[in-house]
Amino acid sequence: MNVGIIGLGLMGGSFALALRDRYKEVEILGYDHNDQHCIEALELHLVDRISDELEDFKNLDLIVLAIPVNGIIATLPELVGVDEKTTIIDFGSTKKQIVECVPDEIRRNFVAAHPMTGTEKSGPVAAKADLYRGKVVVLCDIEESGEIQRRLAKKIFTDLGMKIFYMDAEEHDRHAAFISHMPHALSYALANAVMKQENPRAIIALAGGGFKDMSRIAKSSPNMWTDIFRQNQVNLLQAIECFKGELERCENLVKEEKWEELHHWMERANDLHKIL
Ligand SMILES: NC(=O)C1=CN([C@@H]2O[C@H](COP(=O)(O)OP(=O)(O)OC[C@H]3O[C@@H](n4cnc5c(N)ncnc54)[C@H](O)[C@@H]3O)[C@@H](O)[C@H]2O)C=CC1
Ligand SMILES: O=C(O)C(=O)Cc1ccc(O)cc1
Repeated sequence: MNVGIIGLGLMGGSFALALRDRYKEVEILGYDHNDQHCIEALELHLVDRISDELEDFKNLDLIVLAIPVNGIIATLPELVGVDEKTTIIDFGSTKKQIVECVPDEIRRNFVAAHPMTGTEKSGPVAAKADLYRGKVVVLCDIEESGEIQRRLAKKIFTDLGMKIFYMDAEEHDRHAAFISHMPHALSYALANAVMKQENPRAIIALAGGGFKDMSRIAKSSPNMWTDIFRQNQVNLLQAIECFKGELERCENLVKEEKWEELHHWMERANDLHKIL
């Protein structure tokens, strides 16, 4: 299988490693606008070759777009002219604006995917061969993709040990706002709240598991997350509003010393873990 990976960071690099582990006969061509990342991707053997010409990708079996979500939208028109059998899969964390921007000429080639796995790290050195194993991937508006493309995407994700969920792009973005985008906003806010204190180092010296868990994703790439918040603005704002309501509820219960009600409020939150 001839594969092209556009974006040789955490997601693209990990996908390359996973493909190499799973398939013997895979040849991987890489593309990245950061020269240093191209060098690292070759050194780490994520890719076999690098090209800075998207024309070189147009006859491959599979092209993976693993770049920030605005970059995906900007790059799609450049892929017009791919072979009719080529499958293009994007890994963007948002889906609605992306599916709306796919040029008609390549709509059948395109499969909109969101692997629900990742870390706060970025770049080729962050790539991990087992990032996708056992994780969920959401495929959106799959009926718009061609038969060959659907079949190949399903086969590869299944072969890599992933569980496939199907959803329309709008529903995906609403859910992603709650399960991923709003939590990232909270983590950035938490980190900034502590950093604003007079002596943040003294506070952070005491950090235990809870703070570390909640602030880990505040290390995530601002380049990537600014694009995500921008594309999913409406759903993100709704999720933040809902969260603010819950925080205010907690604030009022504490202010009014309603300890029993506070206890119930916390118990309701405990229930989340019965379905997680
Ligand atoms: N980081 C995560 O945990 C997850 C990320 N995603 C999505 O995957 C995509 C990639 O994310 P990561 O791999 O984490 O980012 P990353 O920052 O680790 O890697 C992105 C790579 O793309 C390159 N790049 C950026 N814009 C480009 C462009 N226009 N043309 C060519 N190369 C370009 C960068 O130099 C970098 O090497 C994003 O769309 C993100 O929303 C999806 C699931 C999880
Ligand atoms: O590091 C974590 O816990 C994440 O939540 C990673 C992540 C980031 C972006 C996504 O679209 C999906 C997963």
